This record gives sequence, structure tokens and C-alpha cells, in this order.
Amino acid sequence: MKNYKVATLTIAGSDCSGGAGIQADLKTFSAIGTYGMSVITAITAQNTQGVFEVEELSKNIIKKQIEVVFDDIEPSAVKIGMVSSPEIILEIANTLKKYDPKNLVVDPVMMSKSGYSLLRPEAKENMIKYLIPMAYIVTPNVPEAQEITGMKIETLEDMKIAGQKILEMGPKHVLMKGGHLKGDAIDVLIGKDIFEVYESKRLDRKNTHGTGCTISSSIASHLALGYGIKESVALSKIYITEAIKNSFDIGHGVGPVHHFYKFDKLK
Ligand SMILES: Nc1ncnc2c1ncn2[C@@H]1O[C@H](COP(=O)(O)OP(=O)(O)OP(=O)(O)O)[C@@H](O)[C@H]1O
Ligand SMILES: Cc1ncc(COP(=O)(O)O)c(N)n1
Repeated sequence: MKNYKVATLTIAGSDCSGGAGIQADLKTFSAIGTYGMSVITAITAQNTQGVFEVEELSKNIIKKQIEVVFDDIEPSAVKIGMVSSPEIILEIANTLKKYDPKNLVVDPVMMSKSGYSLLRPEAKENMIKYLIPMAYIVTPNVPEAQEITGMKIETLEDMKIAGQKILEMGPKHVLMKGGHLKGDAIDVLIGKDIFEVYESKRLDRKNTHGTGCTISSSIASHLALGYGIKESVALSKIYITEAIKNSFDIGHGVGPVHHFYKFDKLK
């Protein structure tokens, strides 16, 4: 039996419609059984049909939120999601460095499913320079990995090569998510002496809003609970597949995944 008395922290943007960002992360933490905390980096006005407005929070309040959390409660894992500006990225990296966070999961969020840019173009460089190298695991989807490496990714072999390139930027592991490719949903984990493929049938569901946020928070939760990296990814692949299966048509666009979960499957 795992010790569930562990805290997990998400540093990300808010999605008022509850499908992605902070809201997806906290739902995932709770469903898996860790104690969730949040540092909000930006408020988005979005729903299942799109992102309509974004307001970044100031560097100061983002830094302060991180400090007061860490000064009081040490998270057993930290997940970073939407961080839109170069200044905010640098502030987060510098603040986190003081605390040497355990199990840092970096989801290099760039674009919403609806096509809205959540990372300013000029912020990409700082993400590569400061955040990616700090990560215990970085979880790009295929378009993000293409942006980070500059290479086209179409096949499993391409995923492996691009993953290796990202690994050379400094993180301990890379999970390349294949949700955007055709065919089955294949994700690849790359690390030193690690090359694991996680495969599931592609579910013919339109409600996949929040899949990326959910799998990265699930990995953070499992790492916090003490699972190893391969097992954390394997259990998270099961979690996201179930969350997609449990989704239902809420709203008028691309609906969110749903975190109703039969908990005993994770044990
Ligand atoms: N239709 C699907 N059926 C099964 N699994 C899927 C499907 N779409 C995505 N996945 C899985 O969901 C996870 C997230 O993958 P994806 O590549 O969509 O990430 P993402 O683009 O970062 O997500 P998001 O668009 O929410 O930011 C991966 O494990 C992927 O394999
Ligand atoms: C605050 C926030 N963070 C991340 C995403 C990406 O999720 P998706 O690609 O499913 O729209 C999002 N839409 N909003």
C-alpha cells in the first residue's frame, strides 16, 4: 500500500471550463490520491470551443505563490504546464532552483487543441534554455517536439530520434506523446538506457481536451507516490485512456476528458 499522504504542485494556467490547465491537474491529483496544490501563471477565458482571452499574472505573484508553498509544504512532485512569457519562465526557473524540486515534470505547452498559442513565440528559447534542462521528465506532444528540435516527426523512429535530441538538452527523461499522429496512440519514453513504447488503441472520441495536462499530472502523482519512471508512465497511460473513455459531450466543442476513475485499477 502506497503512502498517499504526499503533496503535488502544479504551476500552470487556469482553464475556467475545467478541462485543461490547473483544473485538469488538480482533478488528476485528487483522483490518483495525492494532495494537490496550485500556482496560477495565467488566467485563460476558454471553453470547449476555444480560447478567447489570456491574462498573464505578474512575475511577482507567481514567484510569491511558489515561495509560500515551498516554505511551508514540500511537494513530492511538481508539474509545470502553461507558462506563456520569457520573463515568467525565467522567474519560475530561478525561484524553483532555490528549492531543488523533486520529480519535476515539464509539459512544454505551446498551443491549445483549438489552435490558440499559449506560449509567446519569443518564449520558446527560454523554455529550452531554462525549464527543459531542469526536468526529471519533459512531456512534449509531436508538434511541440517538432518546435523544440526543428525536425519533422512522422514515424516511431522519428519520435525516438527527436526524443534523444531533447534528452541531450538536459532533462532526465522525455515522454514523446503520439496523440497527434495517425493510427494507434503511441507514446515513447526515452532516458539513459531507456526506450519504452506505450501503446493503446486510438479511441474514436472527440472529447480529448486536457489529455496532455492530465497525463503529465498523472505522471507527477505517480512519481510522488514512489513509483519508478517506467511504471509511472505505464499507469498514467492507463489513466488517460480511461479518462478519454469516461468523457462525455459537455459543451459544444471538443469536450474534456473526465476524471471519474475506478481507483482500484491503479494498484
Ligand atoms: N484519440 C485518442 N485515443 C487514445 N489515446 C489518445 C488519443 N488522443 C490522445 N491520446 C493519448 O493522450 C495522451 C496525450 O497525448 P497528446 O499527444 O494528445 O498530448 P497533448 O497534445 O499534449 O494534449 P493536449 O492537446 O491536451 O495538450 C497520450 O498518452 C496520447 O497517446
Ligand atoms: C490553461 C491551459 N493549459 C493547457 C492547455 C492545453 O490543453 P488542450 O491542448 O487540451 O487545449 C489549455 N487549453 N489551457
